[in-house]
Amino acid sequence: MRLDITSVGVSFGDATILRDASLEVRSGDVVGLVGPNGSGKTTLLRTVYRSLRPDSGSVLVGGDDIWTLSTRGAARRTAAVLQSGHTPAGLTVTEVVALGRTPHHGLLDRESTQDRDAIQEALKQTGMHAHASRAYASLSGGERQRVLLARALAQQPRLLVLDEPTNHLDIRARFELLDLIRRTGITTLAVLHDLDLAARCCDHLVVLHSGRITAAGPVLDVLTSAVLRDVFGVNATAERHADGVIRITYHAEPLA
Ligand SMILES: Nc1ncnc2c1ncn2[C@@H]1O[C@H](COP(=O)(O)OP(=O)(O)OP(=O)(O)O)[C@@H](O)[C@H]1O
Repeated sequence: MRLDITSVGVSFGDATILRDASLEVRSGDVVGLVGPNGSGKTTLLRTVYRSLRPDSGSVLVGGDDIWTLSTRGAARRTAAVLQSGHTPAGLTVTEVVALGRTPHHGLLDRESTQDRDAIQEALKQTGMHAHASRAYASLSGGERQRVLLARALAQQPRLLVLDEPTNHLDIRARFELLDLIRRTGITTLAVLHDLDLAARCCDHLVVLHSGRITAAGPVLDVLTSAVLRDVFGVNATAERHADGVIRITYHAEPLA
């Protein structure tokens, strides 16, 4: 399901955080949202999972303005994986993943076979099956991140929005997580700080700089030396190597 953000503007008091931000994520694509600290990435993401209503502009998921959908209808389409730590205490891994089923049934409904199947499938996909009965609070940061992804997958969304999903993950786990997300085939918009990871794993990148989208498109069109210098402040070059992987080389004087 595609995502269309058109001319979104957000201000907090006198401070304009996002100006006229537009981007599209085509159905099935994985798009990385990158930019320096404070550029507005999390704020833009919040407008997509309905945590924040923009002052202007529109956000369409599958062609429908998200604010015309019911809360439950919107939650059936879009799942968000945010930084870990916002999960109710005292739950097991399975119970946390089961929270992802909430948009699919009434508050008092019993868990259906479909719910149980979705939970088991999400636990398997994320490799957390063996930890199903562990206390969520006892997990490592990386394991928690995978459980939060499992909760989002159990929601069976058509759009995934992820805010720095690879925080806490070691290098192999980072690649595995993005690879797993790609394999789900779900349309994804992910805030990523790791430019190398973003360059390897995303179909397109979108660059936010001081609340404006300054570049968007295929990775090598976006990560030019000028963008790396002017937006990220580093002296670097992005190139596709013989093995097909795009890598960023930081030069002897890395700071531009
Ligand atoms: N609720 C709020 N009230 C006031 N200012 C806010 C609020 N939320 C965010 N901001 C400000 O908006 C700007 C953009 O914040 P945002 O979290 O969207 O940036 P970001 O690109 O995700 O940053 P980072 O990479 O550091 O996580 C920051 O200056 C932040 O302080």
